[in-house]
Amino acid sequence: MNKNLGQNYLIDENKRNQIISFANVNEDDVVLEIGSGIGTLTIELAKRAKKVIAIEQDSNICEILNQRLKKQKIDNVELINDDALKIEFPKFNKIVSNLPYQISSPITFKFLDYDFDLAVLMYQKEFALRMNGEVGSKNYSRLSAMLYFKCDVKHLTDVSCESFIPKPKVDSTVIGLTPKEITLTDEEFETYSKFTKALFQHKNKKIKNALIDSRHIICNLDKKEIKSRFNDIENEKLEKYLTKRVIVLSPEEILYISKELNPIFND
Ligand SMILES: C[S@@+](CC[C@H](N)C(=O)[O-])C[C@H]1O[C@@H](n2cnc3c(N)ncnc32)[C@H](O)[C@@H]1O
Repeated sequence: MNKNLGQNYLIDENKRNQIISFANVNEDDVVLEIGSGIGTLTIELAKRAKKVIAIEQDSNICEILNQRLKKQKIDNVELINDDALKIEFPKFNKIVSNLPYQISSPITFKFLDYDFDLAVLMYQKEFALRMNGEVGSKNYSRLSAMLYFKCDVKHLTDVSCESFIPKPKVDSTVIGLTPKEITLTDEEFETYSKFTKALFQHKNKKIKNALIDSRHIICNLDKKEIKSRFNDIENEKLEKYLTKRVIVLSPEEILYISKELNPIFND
């Protein structure tokens, strides 16, 4: 077992079946699975889908899965022995995975660069709560704000740590992600991402102070220059937002701020 790879294997058949039924997998689906392990999900997915693309970093585990697939005469699994963060994914339309939790954040953002219909993903419970954090709550985070414009995030079910072997220290949650209609241009989303990153570095501060303290993320101006540009703002709505705390600002309000301030800080 490689402790750094998050190798906790699902042994609860009911939960496994529930995850697969949430994804409603059928013979037209090409399913991407990250961290297939010894195939608990892979084999059941392959019985229902047109094809499964399974990516597993550990070559010893891949060997075990290959043997199991051969023994069960399953020939619609493309098993890729690699780091899922480093490779280009082949074409797929659904994602079903019990993710390695140490890559939760980068792999979720990587998924968002691809076109897909639905993802059913297991995360550490605390991470899942932050994906769906309500504005103003303690779980409202950069992650929730970033996901807001990209996909609907739905809590599907919780999974106890007892459902895995070896038993992890944390509980898990299965989340459904459905991509949203695109409403922002790539450029608008890039600016929004930059401001979201800067603001959530200081989520309990007022917007103006948070932006001054994280100015290196959005521009190269010094503190004095930033303050003087803030003083020149003649937009009542924007001025009102600037005195609010980051944590109470909705994604739409952050978007508004990013669109208004970007030209002021980057000319
Ligand atoms: C939580 S286990 C899930 C295994 C299996 N799907 C299950 O439900 O029992 C995560 C798996 O991801 C693999 N893994 C860890 N990091 C990875 C990465 N960067 N790319 C691909 N696989 C990875 C681990 O070796 C492990 O087998």
